[in-house]
Amino acid sequence: MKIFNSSQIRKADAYTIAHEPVTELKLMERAAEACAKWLEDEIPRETVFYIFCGSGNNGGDGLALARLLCHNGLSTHVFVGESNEQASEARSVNFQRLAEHPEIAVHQLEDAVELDFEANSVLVDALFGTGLNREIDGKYAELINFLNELPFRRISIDVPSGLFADRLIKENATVFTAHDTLSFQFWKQSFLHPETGAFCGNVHILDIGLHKNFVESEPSNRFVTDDAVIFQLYKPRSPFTHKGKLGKTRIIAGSYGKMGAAVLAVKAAVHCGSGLTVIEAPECGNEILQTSCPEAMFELNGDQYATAFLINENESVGVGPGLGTNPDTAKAFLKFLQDCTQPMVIDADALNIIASNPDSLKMIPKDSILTPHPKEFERLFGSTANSYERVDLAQKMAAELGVTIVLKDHFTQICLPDGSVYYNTTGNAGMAKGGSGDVLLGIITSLLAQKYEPAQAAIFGVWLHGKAGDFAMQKSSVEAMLPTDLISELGSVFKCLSEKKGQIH
Ligand SMILES: NC(=O)C1=CN([C@@H]2O[C@H](COP(=O)(O)OP(=O)(O)OC[C@H]3O[C@@H](n4cnc5c(N)ncnc54)[C@H](OP(=O)(O)O)[C@@H]3O)[C@@H](O)[C@H]2O)[C@@H](O)CC1
Ligand SMILES: [K+]
Repeated sequence: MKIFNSSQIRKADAYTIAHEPVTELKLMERAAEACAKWLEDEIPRETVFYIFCGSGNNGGDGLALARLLCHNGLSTHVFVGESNEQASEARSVNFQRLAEHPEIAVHQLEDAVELDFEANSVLVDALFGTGLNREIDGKYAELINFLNELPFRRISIDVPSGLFADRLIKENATVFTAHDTLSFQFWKQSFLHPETGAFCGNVHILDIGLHKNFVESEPSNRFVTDDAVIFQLYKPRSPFTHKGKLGKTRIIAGSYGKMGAAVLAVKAAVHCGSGLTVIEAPECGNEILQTSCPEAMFELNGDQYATAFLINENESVGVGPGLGTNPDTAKAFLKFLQDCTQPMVIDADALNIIASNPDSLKMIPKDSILTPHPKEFERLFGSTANSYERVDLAQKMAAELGVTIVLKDHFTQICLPDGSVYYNTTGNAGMAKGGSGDVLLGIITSLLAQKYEPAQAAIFGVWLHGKAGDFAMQKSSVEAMLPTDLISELGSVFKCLSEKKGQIH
């Protein structure tokens, strides 16, 4: 799914109105119907809805929603400001149509502070959407601050009021803090970055039928990895295949005291479908690795830490977890980096060694995949003021170096050599635990061995990793789930994928 900025969203709106064609009023009705359906499906019927409507079309959506909810027998209050007369025609019509339902209580926005809210209230924010053009202050800020303190579920229509769709907000800016955001048609960039996404709660993208021609032809180099992308990428296994056709994965990982990282990476590679898997590690890991993952072959690269790296043709290499940064390991790794021509997956200590030897950045084989967390990214490419600047820098460096950079985050960003960025939306806070990154390296390297193109392996691998994490969380909790649980759930994720793919084709 493409990510559009505010002005592109406005263009999508106008294009749909002109070319479907459909009136602005009808499009607003579709948006309100989508919200009403979601609310009726998800929120208990005995709820009392308090809908706060601004002076633009976001407010118009709120007014139409109030009418639809009331029409379906739900108890509804509406709050409006004084500037109703300046509104768009669609919003004005929806304001007038409130009269069809005299049972809707209409209040002034400033009266909210005096009101006795019912115990079973839900607050709906239709104050500002993609048309927000400055920070919120004055009476709107007072209202939003008041609503944020009330002990009720808060739901935003399209965008939490106070957030811009496509840029950062000032620290301490006033924003409606939603538990859920019902947004139209597209993810907005601000939902996907920690500084702004934290205001959105759970994001639900509602299809309001914006024109396909516009969506297809309007350029964007930012995407969200959605199910359509994944179904296209996933290659089901042929029944006539054999292990020789499913690639050879080499995981180079582990040192004394950090052999767990190697275990996790190699197990993940095996569980992700690699035909043959080799773990290259120092002697101290031999017994641990052969016992914990008998499916993988062991090859030696040192005693307590790696001192020499083996180069083999026709293998996909994932290097870094638990490797350590001993000077002998660093020297051997830099030589390996120079001699290798095949794309590889690089993580953890291997990234730290590169960061300490900045000249080595240009030795990274083209199409390799780097998987830094924010601190590793900073060591490699320098510090940035915020996550928006970080993704811009990652996008630039990926294109410059001809590599894929997987910038680990709540919504991990996969920056491809062609300058595009894919945001991943699977995964959860339970994965913020030592070992998760080792699992990711194993998954991506395994996909690379199975002849997924590097960019595909990165996009699909990050999605799989997050999805397995979501399955693990359902069985456990964000606190207790382990990276090991995530490996165990890879099977269920593939099962779902192959069943769904089978239904489509
Ligand atoms: N995209 C689509 O396809 C569809 C979009 N739809 C909906 O339309 C929404 C976009 O509507 P929109 O463009 O009318 O803008 P919106 O967010 O309501 O606010 C603009 C108003 O707010 C004001 N204002 C701005 N900042 C302010 C501030 N800080 N403090 C105070 N005032 C401020 C500004 O007035 P100004 O003072 O700048 O003249 C203006 O009056 C979109 O989010 C979605 O909900 C659906 O109906 C159908 C399909
Ligand atoms: K809103």
